[in-house]
Amino acid sequence: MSPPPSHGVDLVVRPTHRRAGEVHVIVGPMFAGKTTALLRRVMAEADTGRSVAIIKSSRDNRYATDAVVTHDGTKFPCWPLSDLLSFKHKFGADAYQKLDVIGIDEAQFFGDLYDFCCEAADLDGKTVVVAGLDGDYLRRSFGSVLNVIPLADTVTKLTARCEVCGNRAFFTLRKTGETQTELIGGANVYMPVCRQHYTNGQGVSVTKEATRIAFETHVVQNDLVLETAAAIV
Ligand SMILES: Nc1ncnc2c1ncn2[C@@H]1O[C@H](COP(=O)(O)OP(=O)(O)O)[C@@H](O)[C@H]1O
Ligand SMILES: Cc1cn([C@H]2C[C@H](O)[C@@H](COP(=O)(O)O)O2)c(=O)[nH]c1=O
Repeated sequence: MSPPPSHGVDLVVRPTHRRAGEVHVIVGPMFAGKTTALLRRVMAEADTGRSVAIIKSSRDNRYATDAVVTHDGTKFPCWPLSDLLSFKHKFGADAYQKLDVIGIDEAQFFGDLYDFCCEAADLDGKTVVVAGLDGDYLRRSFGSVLNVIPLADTVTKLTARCEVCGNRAFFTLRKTGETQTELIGGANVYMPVCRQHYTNGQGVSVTKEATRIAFETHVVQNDLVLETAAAIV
């Protein structure tokens, strides 16, 4: 029997894969063990004979450029990339076809996370394990991490220990006054905190910010007063 006419639609024939794809998402604040969980998951897949690769954002060069490294020093070689959709080409089409599992660390830094997960899991039959921050230091949605939840088979939110009181920490507090969303750093810049100490900690920053604004306004006002006074004299 001949295949049905395509009516002008290009039919892309993809190789049938042994298994259906999967997407697993691991989120949480910094120091919650996201990278540890990602490595554990990917290594467990490798132990069953599946072929694995890990990608991390090339922006995060804190501990190594070509390895995923946890805060307590466990390492695994990885592909440092600025975007995900170039992975297939860089990895090589043949090697990609044989690949079963793709781990993605620092997922908040990849703008093409959603498209990559769709293609890798839905079309190419890969198991994709995504680890990243769900929220930034202001507890706003970070990058595209939350966008892939509707694509996921499983979602795991991990917690850390609050550095102030030792209770469960859900949030990441920035200890410095920098206000840009992306700021690479570790324990020198960030700490995991519970709700109470996030609110208190933000209170400190908010107070600092209010003081700064008040100070600047005061300086501007003083300058205006001085200028006005100069104009009068
Ligand atoms: N406040 C902290 N400062 C530095 N290291 C920490 C802190 N809290 C926990 N850790 C260590 O970090 C490990 C988790 O590291 P990692 O898996 O890289 O976390 P994540 O990827 O979520 O940031 C913990 O097992 C612990 O040893
Ligand atoms: C909260 C927050 C974090 N970052 C950066 C800091 C680190 O380089 C990574 C997170 O690493 P981890 O593996 O989860 O420890 O993200 C940022 O740029 N902006 C933020 O608000």
